[in-house]
Amino acid sequence: MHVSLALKKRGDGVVGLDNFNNYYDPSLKRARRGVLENHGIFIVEGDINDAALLKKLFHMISFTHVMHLAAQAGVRYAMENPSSYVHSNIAGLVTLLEACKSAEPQPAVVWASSSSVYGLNTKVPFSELDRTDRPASLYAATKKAGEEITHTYNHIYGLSITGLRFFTVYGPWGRPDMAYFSFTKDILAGKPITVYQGPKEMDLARDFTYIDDIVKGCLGSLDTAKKSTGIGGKKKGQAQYRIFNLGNTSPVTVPNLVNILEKLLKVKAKQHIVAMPGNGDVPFTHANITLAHEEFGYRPTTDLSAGLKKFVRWYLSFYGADGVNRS
Ligand SMILES: NC(=O)c1ccc[n+]([C@@H]2O[C@H](COP(=O)([O-])OP(=O)(O)OC[C@H]3O[C@@H](n4cnc5c(N)ncnc54)[C@H](O)[C@@H]3O)[C@@H](O)[C@H]2O)c1
Ligand SMILES: O=C(O)[C@H]1O[C@H](OP(=O)(O)OP(=O)(O)OC[C@H]2O[C@@H](n3ccc(=O)[nH]c3=O)[C@H](O)[C@@H]2O)[C@H](O)[C@@H](O)[C@H]1O
Repeated sequence: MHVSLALKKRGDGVVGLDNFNNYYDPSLKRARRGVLENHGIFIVEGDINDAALLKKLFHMISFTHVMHLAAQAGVRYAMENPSSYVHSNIAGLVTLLEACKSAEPQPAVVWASSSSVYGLNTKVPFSELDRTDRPASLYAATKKAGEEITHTYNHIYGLSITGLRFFTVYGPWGRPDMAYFSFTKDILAGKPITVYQGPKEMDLARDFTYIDDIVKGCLGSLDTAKKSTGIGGKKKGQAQYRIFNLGNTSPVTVPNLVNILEKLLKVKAKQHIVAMPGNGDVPFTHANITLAHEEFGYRPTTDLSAGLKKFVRWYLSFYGADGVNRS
């Protein structure tokens, strides 16, 4: 939603595609759709696995770029519903790349990978050339698979591909399954929250990245994506294949995240502190963003307190303190 709005605001044409699945409250997704439609952005309701639909769309519109953000997200849910990750993040990705490869002209593809591909690495900050062969969750494994799959489409068909490894993105209109969002809801409702700890009671930490910074990185990478040289451009195999970290470079522990929320919400959290349950989590993330800075000037500017302040303002206007969706 945020990337589409930013593109539209600067004058680009945008068409969206989403299947509005019920992984989390579809009414939030439909409210986001309302915002986009109010800004003149047309949204198609459909699945990226629907090859016929994609073919029709690519036939109707000569897309210059595809910003592929659709996915089954969430690290821990992969233990409950593994096939949804294969459906959206692997099969869906291949269906989309097949459509892009056959399009005339071929669009440049920018897509969301994930910081989770760094898996069990302990050397921080994570750099793009570090190992990514030890995923800790099926979600991470499907994002890693996506990086390999996109590489083959670049190599064989000359598709121009940029993968962006986002680091725990948060902000207004975000995902209710993520900790910052569910903690806000539960703290306001007076319900206990569960805070995970690593081995030896170590606090977990994340390089939380504010949505507006991610949007700048998305647009920067779109604008520096070279045209494909494949079927459309006739010169197979010479297009760009790039991967960038988009993080914030200043990790914050989960207890600190809770402290900031308590101050903003003016409510003390009831906390259950438990050992990390071995459900796909990694203890910490930290991005080296030198490459994205050098290539398209990526420089995040929002720290967690400032970003959460904007999130809480949005949350209270959208849900109210009682957590009821008023859209
Ligand atoms: N939010 C984060 O912290 C984070 C971190 C790293 C990577 N990512 C990646 O960034 C991208 C965007 O994530 P987000 O947090 O904005 O999530 P989001 O839930 O807001 O957006 C994903 C959208 O994809 C749609 N979708 C899922 N499967 C689909 C399918 N098969 N066909 C069509 N639509 C489908 C969903 O309905 C949803 O609206 C995802 O690829 C995610 O894996 C997110
Ligand atoms: O950068 C990514 O690649 C990923 O970012 C995000 O994953 P995570 O960093 O795991 O975010 P999130 O669930 O908010 O947990 C944050 C912290 O709170 C801790 N956490 C979580 C839940 C809880 O009940 N208690 C708790 O302590 C938890 O242990 C963790 O330390 C995206 O969801 C995911 O789609 C993926 O793309």
